[in-house]
Amino acid sequence: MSSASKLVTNIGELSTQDLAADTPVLRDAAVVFEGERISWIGPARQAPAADEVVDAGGRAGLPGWVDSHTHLVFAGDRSAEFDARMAGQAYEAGGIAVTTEATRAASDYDLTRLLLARAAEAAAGGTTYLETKTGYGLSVEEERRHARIASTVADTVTFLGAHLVPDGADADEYTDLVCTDMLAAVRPYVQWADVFCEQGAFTTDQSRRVLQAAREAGLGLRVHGNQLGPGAGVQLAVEFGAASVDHVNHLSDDDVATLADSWSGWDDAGAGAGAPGAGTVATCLPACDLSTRAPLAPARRLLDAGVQVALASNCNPGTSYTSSMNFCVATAVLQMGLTVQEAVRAATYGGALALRVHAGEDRDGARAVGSLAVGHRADLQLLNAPSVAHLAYRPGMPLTGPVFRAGELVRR
Ligand SMILES: N=CN[C@@H](CCC(=O)O)C(=O)O
Ligand SMILES: [Zn+2]
Repeated sequence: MSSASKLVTNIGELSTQDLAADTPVLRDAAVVFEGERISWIGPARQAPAADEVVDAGGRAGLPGWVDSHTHLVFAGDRSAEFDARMAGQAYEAGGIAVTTEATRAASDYDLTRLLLARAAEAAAGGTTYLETKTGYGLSVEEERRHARIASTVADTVTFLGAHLVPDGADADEYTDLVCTDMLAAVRPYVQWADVFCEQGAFTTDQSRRVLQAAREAGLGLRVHGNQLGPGAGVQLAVEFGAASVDHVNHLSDDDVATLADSWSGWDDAGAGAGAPGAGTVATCLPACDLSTRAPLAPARRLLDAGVQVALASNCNPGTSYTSSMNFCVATAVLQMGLTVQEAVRAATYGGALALRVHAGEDRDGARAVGSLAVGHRADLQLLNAPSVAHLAYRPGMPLTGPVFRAGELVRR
């Protein structure tokens, strides 16, 4: 890792997502990296000298995407299931078993290769901080293997042994296994635990047991909730102080109010390291909603109620086989009623908040991501466009330009 300084200058529009800054969007701006950190941000004409100068050519700049919800450890193909869905069949959690079978059959070498290829695709799309989950192993040894492989590639890993009750297993006995031996086996490799609290997956009581055990093991919590229908996911997530509840397609007024309450007293602009009061982020997954023909998550309603929202790709073979955050941002703007800045914010700072890496030192001692401020990790993407509005104004176009991760150029 180089410790040399790098000046990225002539940035036409810099969307910092730093709400503590006087001017979160700067014109004719520059950013200086010292090694893997940002050391200066301001008007280009005032920029200090640096060892290396990069001319952004008037392009727009913004934080790298923080993709806070993916399932990238898998093998096999489910395009036939997708085809059937587009012909009218409903999505069911049982499809997970198809991927579990294929993934169990894949060697470490093949799984790692597949995961690396998917992480590279995400990076090429501007993602600079990547979460991924287990959940296609569903046995102690397989979940451990998937967690270990995931930990060699992703920035942070979530244990999702409670994704589906494997064929032939008793649901309560399997839940006990998740809470004991499986949790212990994955513990060295993961920072988070998750549960699919949904009809056809895990009941409220089973979900509660998983969250309780994971909390006792010192893991951060998140929940797959309210995806296929109304349910207890949101309420459980807030009750357990989960960092996020993901999907959130079917929300009652009470669910929205509970999420909003979890953020009361939160000061966006003053949310430094360890700032108290962070609530449960509602993570919306637009690509998944489209790919399952589900009602779009009510991102506008959530923001209006005062809930912090993240946008993530949910890249997985069943419900959302894309890691394109550009696509998610465009969909959130064009179909979910968000402004461009709200959508960009949800895909950067919102994701960081959902992973609790939005400020200061994170759980593993790394620096903040998801917004551009002095001291934060130097994760900057440039668009082949003069403003971030082009992400929705020119949907589907190849707008991702040079991408820096921890100060290093990872895409030209
Ligand atoms: N909802 C649960 N899990 C995944 C889908 C898993 C699959 O169908 O393979 C999701 O987030 O959409
Ligand atoms: Zn998911």
